[in-house]
Amino acid sequence: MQYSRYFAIARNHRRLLVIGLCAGLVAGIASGFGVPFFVQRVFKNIFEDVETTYSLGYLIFVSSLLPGVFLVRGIAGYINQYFLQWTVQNVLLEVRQKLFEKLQILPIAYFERRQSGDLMAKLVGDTLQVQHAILLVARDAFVQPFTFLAGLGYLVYLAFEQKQMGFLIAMVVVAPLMVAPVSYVGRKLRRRSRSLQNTLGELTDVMAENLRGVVEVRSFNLQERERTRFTEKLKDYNRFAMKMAKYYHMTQPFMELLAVCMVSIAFIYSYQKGIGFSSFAAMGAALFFTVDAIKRVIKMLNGLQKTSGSFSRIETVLAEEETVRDVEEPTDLLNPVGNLQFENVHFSYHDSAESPDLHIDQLEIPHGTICALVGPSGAGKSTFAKLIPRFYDPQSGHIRFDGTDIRTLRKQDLRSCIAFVPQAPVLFNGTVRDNIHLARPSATADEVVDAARQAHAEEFILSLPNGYDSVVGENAVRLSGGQRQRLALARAFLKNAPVLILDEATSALDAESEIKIQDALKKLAKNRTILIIAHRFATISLADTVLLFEKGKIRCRGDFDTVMKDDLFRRLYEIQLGDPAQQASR
Ligand SMILES: Nc1ncnc2c1ncn2[C@@H]1O[C@H](COP(=O)(O)OP(=O)(O)OP(=O)(O)O)[C@@H](O)[C@H]1O
Repeated sequence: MQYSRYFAIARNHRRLLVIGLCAGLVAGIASGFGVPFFVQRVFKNIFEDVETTYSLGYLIFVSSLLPGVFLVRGIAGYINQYFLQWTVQNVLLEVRQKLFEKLQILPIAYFERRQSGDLMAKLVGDTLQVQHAILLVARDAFVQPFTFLAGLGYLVYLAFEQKQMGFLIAMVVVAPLMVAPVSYVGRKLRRRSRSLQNTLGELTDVMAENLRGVVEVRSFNLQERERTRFTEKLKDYNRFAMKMAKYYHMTQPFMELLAVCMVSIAFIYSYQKGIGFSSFAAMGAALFFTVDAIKRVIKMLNGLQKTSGSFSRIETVLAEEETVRDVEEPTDLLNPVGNLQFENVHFSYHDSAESPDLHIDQLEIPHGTICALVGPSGAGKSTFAKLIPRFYDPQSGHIRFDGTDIRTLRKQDLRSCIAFVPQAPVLFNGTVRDNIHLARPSATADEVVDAARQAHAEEFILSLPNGYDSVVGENAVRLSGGQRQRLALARAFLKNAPVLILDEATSALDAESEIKIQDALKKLAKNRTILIIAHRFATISLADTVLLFEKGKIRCRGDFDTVMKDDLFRRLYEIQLGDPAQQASR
């Protein structure tokens, strides 16, 4: 059941829940039983007992009975609301945390299959919907059933007191009448709720994509296309929202009509049975609270149905299988040096029929060497590199780190031994220093500066208004592509991991900076393993080993001179020789 997770968390906040529940019980009894009971007493004394002359003191006492009941009801209701909201906030805090934690451990493939906008909508929009729904539950789930039972209890009491059992029969007949339309509306709401939240996800996707592609939108004059896409999604959203509204608001007038009909029946009944004014007024009050309680419970149930789509969208993320997981008893990685071995590795993206599977029979990349991965676009170089930190797991075969199968290592241990610089590195919102420091929080300020120097980033960092303390904006928009890459390299250098993987990490650098970084890499290679995916032959020529990829396989391997004998490599090389930009970097 999709709500069981919420109940389980709420149980951890038992104390708050019990206080809220007890207060709800008092508020319910005060409303359903207390109010009609005192209405009857007050009215009887004042309007029906005309023989007795009451003192002013007594009248004040009698008249204050009702405000007294409302005072108790108000205080208890307040305590009930406050403590239940406290519980709800705690439950939501945990659900949001769990959702975010799940997103931190889900495999990269999960994010590639989904739009980030939709995930954002789940994280923000759906949890907000769930918050509204649970608050509604907290408000009504306890007080209203108590109010209903207390009201019904009073009607039974009245029926016995007046020796009239007709009330009870009337209530028994009317109750099912209320439930039937409610369950019909509930079904309709549940079905539409998921569509509504999915549309919200799509709408957020369009917005997120538009913001990401702000340059493309302007340079290709896509504003009109974007406007149309956004408006279409907005209209879809509104359509579903209105479908929900159609059913959601249907129950209230129906319930009110039913309540008024019941009061009219009560009029006739009272007149015929000669029921006095005080009893009639008390019965009216009891009926009001019972019907109002049912109305509120129905509204709450419909509210829950309305957000059931959000509940299940959150549940799908929380229940998502963690496919790249740690083994039960992982092996410890002692004194890692970064020897890499591949044995009969086969990997496929499954869902991409066009992409060739990756097959690596036997391969060793020894510690202390630089290995360059080259080949035409789409040959599988990045895929190969991403298998090492277990961004994906191969379908078969073994990848060994210092002789141990990486699947038997703790992912966290393995990844702490690898510094991976992707093609388009992301800088987090914060200072330049923070962005480098996050790679190794224990590093000293001097080490941060050293890493920046190695990445030839210091010069531009010092030219920024606040040097290392300059804030780089979201996605580092205020830095050039080359500057961003240099910061990402500095971050990787600071990590000081035994394995360094650079996936086209220097592609945006000018020739001079690239040559300087090559020198740094040569020095770094002495005590680590470096994998470089590069198209520029100036970078490739650094390598001790070159792996030439073609259609998911290593077509040729060896030092630069060996692979130069391969036609494909020579062809790629000659094309670059004709490119003046590449000549400059050579
Ligand atoms: N996440 C993914 N899901 C499905 N297919 C993918 C995914 N990533 C890459 N591919 C496919 O796998 C193949 C190999 O891609 P990969 O990125 O490893 O190539 P590459 O040699 O690094 O290319 P490039 O030099 O252009 O970066 C390509 O056909 C690509 O379309």
